[in-house]
Amino acid sequence: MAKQIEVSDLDAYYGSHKAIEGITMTIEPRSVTAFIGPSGCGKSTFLRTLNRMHEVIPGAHVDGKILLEDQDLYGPDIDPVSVRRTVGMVFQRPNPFPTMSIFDNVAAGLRLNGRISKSEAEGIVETSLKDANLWNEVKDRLNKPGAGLSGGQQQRLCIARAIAVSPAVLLMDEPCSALDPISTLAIEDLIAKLKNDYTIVIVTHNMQQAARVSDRTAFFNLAGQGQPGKLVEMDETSKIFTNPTQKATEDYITGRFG
Ligand SMILES: Nc1ncnc2c1ncn2[C@@H]1O[C@H](COP(=O)(O)OP(=O)(O)OP(=O)(O)O)[C@@H](O)[C@H]1O
Repeated sequence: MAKQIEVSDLDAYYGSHKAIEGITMTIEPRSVTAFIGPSGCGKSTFLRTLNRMHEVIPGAHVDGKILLEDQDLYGPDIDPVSVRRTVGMVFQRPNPFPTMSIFDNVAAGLRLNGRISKSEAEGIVETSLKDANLWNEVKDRLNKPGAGLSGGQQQRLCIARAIAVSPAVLLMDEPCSALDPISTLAIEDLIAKLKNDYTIVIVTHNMQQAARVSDRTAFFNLAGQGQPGKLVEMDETSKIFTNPTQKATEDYITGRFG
């Protein structure tokens, strides 16, 4: 079930380097939120703080608060592994387990969650592949390796794997940057469908893509090299792209920098 994310005054560090500073925002459920901004402004770093992947890097840590509905993601009793299950992630390059079958790729997360029966697994794999708009292309070769699929199909397989464990949120870090235009449109169509059930956050360098797929857009910027990235403004996507409040946003979306 989709959940709201409430971020308050969040800083993220790599060792002593502060990569992002003072981020406060609300991410709405059942909608797509896009993060845009120039290279190095901290979009991916911020995305990874939302499912506690940031701290996996040695020396990395976070200050501030993130609530998923009423659950404090950085609270003392919270298991980061269970956070990553509730807040799923899809990466830039499709990363199916290459030697595993298509079926096992989708079932992989389910099995980590505990023992389930074969028929239960079959049901969830089929539903997840259908939801990821991939079922018709793979239903006759579920036992073939995931690596045998095209790049776009592999990315949809990774999305099926992510949704198989019923997350509340799906984080996508430039999910189309390694894909051709047709596969990109297939993923964008899929995002539009999935937003009915999930909270979706997407980092993208492609502003047309942000305009096409997202309901709300957050623009991040940094004052200079070595400075932390900050949220400049966040609003309805149509407003950000037609009538932003901040000059830096306007300069960025009109291609004056970045
Ligand atoms: N693993 C890491 N270790 C140390 N510093 C890092 C690491 N990853 C990112 N950074 C630094 O954090 C800052 C933000 O990087 P991040 O990748 O989050 O930006 P971004 O906006 O996603 O960039 P891009 O659009 O180029 O992907 C940069 O200064 C970067 O060098």
